[in-house]
Amino acid sequence: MENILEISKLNKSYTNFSLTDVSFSLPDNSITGFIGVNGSGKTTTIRSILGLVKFNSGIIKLFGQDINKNIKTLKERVGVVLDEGGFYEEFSMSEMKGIVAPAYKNWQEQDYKDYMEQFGLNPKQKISTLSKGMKMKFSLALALSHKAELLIMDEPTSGLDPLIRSQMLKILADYIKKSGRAVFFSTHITSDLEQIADRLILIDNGRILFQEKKDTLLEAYRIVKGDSRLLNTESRKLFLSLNPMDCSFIGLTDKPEEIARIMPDALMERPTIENIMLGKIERGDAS
Ligand SMILES: Nc1ncnc2c1ncn2[C@@H]1O[C@H](COP(=O)(O)OP(=O)(O)OP(=O)(O)O)[C@@H](O)[C@H]1O
Repeated sequence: MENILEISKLNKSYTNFSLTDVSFSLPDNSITGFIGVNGSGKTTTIRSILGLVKFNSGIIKLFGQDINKNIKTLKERVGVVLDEGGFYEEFSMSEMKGIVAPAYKNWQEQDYKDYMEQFGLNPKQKISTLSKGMKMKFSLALALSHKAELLIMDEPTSGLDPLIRSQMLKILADYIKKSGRAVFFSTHITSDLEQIADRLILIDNGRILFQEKKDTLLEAYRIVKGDSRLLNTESRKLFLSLNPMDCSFIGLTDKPEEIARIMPDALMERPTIENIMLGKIERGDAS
């Protein structure tokens, strides 16, 4: 089956930053978290996919078609939630919707009304008076009301309280179950992904460090706690990151079997996505 999104060897240079040979793909029926620390290149990648940034080289295909050939038609099939919103502050939500809706051939007025009601938003309220969470919900209502097959969101949960974040994650899960084909969202709040993502892509300093199924990743790595005396030149090589303390250490490994063999008394625990992200970034090795 065709990938929903396919990026190969995307390069984009700014004066002090470059995306270097960024390649990844999104399969059908997937929720993918795009993770990386501040300034790692998440927004630049997302804006390239949406044709908002002119990239230097590479190929981006949406639904099997090159975005450089047909961006307008392809974008109709994508729901977009960007960090800055791009709304006219003086407008009411209803007025803003009046501008956005005609841009989509597939606009579904009833879906929009249902989402506004579900999110507890009053269409007459002025955008300038909305809280950050309300603005995000309004963006999402617009993004989900034109039969988008792919939903792309840049940091949708940042700055939102845990209640709104969890409501939002539920909406995304429902969207994939009912009508969507894929969700791609950037975040540095990795705990949100523990619940919802099937796949994870890590970008650091403009390079992709991994793209992998979440469960495969969480199975492959272990947090190791043990006695510092177990550390020597050879055993240190088994860790992606290592934090030695006075008498003990904590480290992240992708070689749990070898650790179990040479350090049978060490304690091994399942890592969090954040542990893996930080371990990989510390080592900085692209896979
Ligand atoms: N228009 C631009 N001109 C010059 N540099 C830019 C421009 N846009 C982004 N950059 C730089 O590119 C780098 C990556 O920025 P980007 O916004 O893609 O990162 P990010 O991973 O989305 O970060 P954050 O999580 O903080 O939003 C940063 O160093 C940023 O300063």
